[in-house]
Amino acid sequence: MTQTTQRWQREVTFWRHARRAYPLGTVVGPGLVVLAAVASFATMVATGRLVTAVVDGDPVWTWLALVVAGMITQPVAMAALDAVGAVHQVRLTEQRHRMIAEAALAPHGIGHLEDPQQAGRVAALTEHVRSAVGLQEIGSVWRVLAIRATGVAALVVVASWSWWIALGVLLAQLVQGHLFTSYIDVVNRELLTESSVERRRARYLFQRLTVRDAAKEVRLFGLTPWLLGEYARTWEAVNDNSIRARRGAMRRSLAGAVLLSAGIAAALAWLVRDAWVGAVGVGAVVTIVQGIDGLASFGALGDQSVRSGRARETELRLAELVGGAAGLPALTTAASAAGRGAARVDLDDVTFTYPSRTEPTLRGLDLHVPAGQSVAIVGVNGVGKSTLIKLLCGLYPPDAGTVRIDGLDPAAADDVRRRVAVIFQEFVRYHLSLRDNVTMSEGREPGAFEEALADAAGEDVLGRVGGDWDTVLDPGYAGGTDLSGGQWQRVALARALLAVRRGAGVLVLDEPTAALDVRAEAQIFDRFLQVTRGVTTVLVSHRLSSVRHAERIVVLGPDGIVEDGSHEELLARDGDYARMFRLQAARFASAGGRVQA
Ligand SMILES: Nc1ncnc2c1ncn2[C@@H]1O[C@H](COP(=O)(O)OP(=O)(O)OP(=O)(O)O)[C@@H](O)[C@H]1O
Repeated sequence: MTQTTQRWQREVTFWRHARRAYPLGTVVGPGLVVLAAVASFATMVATGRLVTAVVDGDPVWTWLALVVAGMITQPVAMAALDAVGAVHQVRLTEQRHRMIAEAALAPHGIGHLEDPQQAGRVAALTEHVRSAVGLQEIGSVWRVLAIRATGVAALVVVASWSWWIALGVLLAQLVQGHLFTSYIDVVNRELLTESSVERRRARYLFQRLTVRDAAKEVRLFGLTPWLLGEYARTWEAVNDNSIRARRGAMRRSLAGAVLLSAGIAAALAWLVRDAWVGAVGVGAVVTIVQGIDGLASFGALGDQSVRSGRARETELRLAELVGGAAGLPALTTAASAAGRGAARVDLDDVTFTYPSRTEPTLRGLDLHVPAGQSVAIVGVNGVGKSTLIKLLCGLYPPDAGTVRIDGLDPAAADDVRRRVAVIFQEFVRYHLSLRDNVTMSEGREPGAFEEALADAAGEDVLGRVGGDWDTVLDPGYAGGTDLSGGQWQRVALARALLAVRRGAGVLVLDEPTAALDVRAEAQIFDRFLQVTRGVTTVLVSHRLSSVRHAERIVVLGPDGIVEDGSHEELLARDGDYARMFRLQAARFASAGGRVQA
């Protein structure tokens, strides 16, 4: 694609996005641009006429009134344009965030977020949009248009004296403007694409110094010098690249500026010559000087050009990001397809390889769970238990074989995936109110979230927030508080139990209780089985004593399922499960606990 085509495409994309964000702004804006230009033209012409009238001793009031009217109207129109720009900026920022979220959320799974290029693009655009908050980018676009429109008046004035000088200065300004914009484009493109992966690393390192979740380790292990040093090295390397990329474009822009200054000097010298020989009068000289100066409207406009160039490049990259995501398999929203009540789970001959790996993590796996059964999945570290769960809820599609919830594919339809409620080991602790942490939706079914928290044995959580469901679970907010690890787990449990009330047919606990002691975990799992009776439940844990009350236990090995049966059946079989159970029981007993076989 040629540079011109790309610029044109960028322009079209920008205005399409701008109109969608604030249709009224794109109507009022041009009106104000024209008003500012007319006012500026009137001021310039009337000033010249006023000077002539004074010199000739003619009446001056009409020209004076026009000068004053123009001088008032122009800044008022610009101020109104700024106000439109401010609203437009708010709307555009909101739309930008929505587009980034759209690209990150589509498609259905999470595999695309592990693609370094895509993750880099999302991170770079997010940062770019965040850093534009408070900057009047779109306001600058309107201002640039108004300034350029004012330039038309200047062009008419200069051309009426000498068309070839007007053309010469105009061309020099356009060339300089183009060279400056090209320089800005290099900077923006570089910020938004080329070094985004390194920038992401630099930002990550720096954020470890400021975010709360890393604060304890950073202090205790004395990581500050190392993090700062790594950050500085990465940041400098990123900027070395960008400075190299910018240097050529900057040199060309400077050369353009020198050429332009020479052109303006020559035009002024010619004007002086004309005045000297009496070809132009004093009033005309005043008007023409203003005109030559006004032609700068077509050139580089400093910060205004920087900000409007940045706005255009951002919209183009956003369109590419969303367009790229749209090319990925879309999900259907066949709301009526998924049923209600306990769901059946079927994995048939499933093979799966993570996008960043070459070896499959799961190979030819078969697992069938009838509706309403409670099943525990156990196995050594890294054997693929969590991977199986991620496939079960459609976060990744399998390479081969099928995953079905009540006969439907959770990786293809949103409502099918919602049939699976999962609490992962690394469940999210939202820094929002307790109510939002449990309900996570607009719907506020009366009493449902209170019951869900009670079912999750969360009485002490309510005690911690003094019965106030609106307490923010982050001490960084006024009146906020933090919860213990166990209390957070109960909040997450309540969230999952609420999902069951809302129609989830499979409930999965993927080791969210690993931080608890054996007895507390066993209690939670037992309670979980009690309150979810009739729902298909899947428990994942290393601790075999915690899952022994599940109706069925599946032992996963590197090549698939190695044992499958109830706790008693597996003990009687005296295989891997029985050996692991006896080993864990012996350790627990030697630590002072008591275990039932
Ligand atoms: N996003 C990922 N990209 C690449 N490899 C991954 C990813 N997530 C997990 N793995 C790898 O896949 C394998 C299975 O991981 P998984 O988390 O499913 O095991 P697990 O049985 O749940 O382990 P644990 O008991 O330690 O939680 C491991 O080798 C792990 O390193």
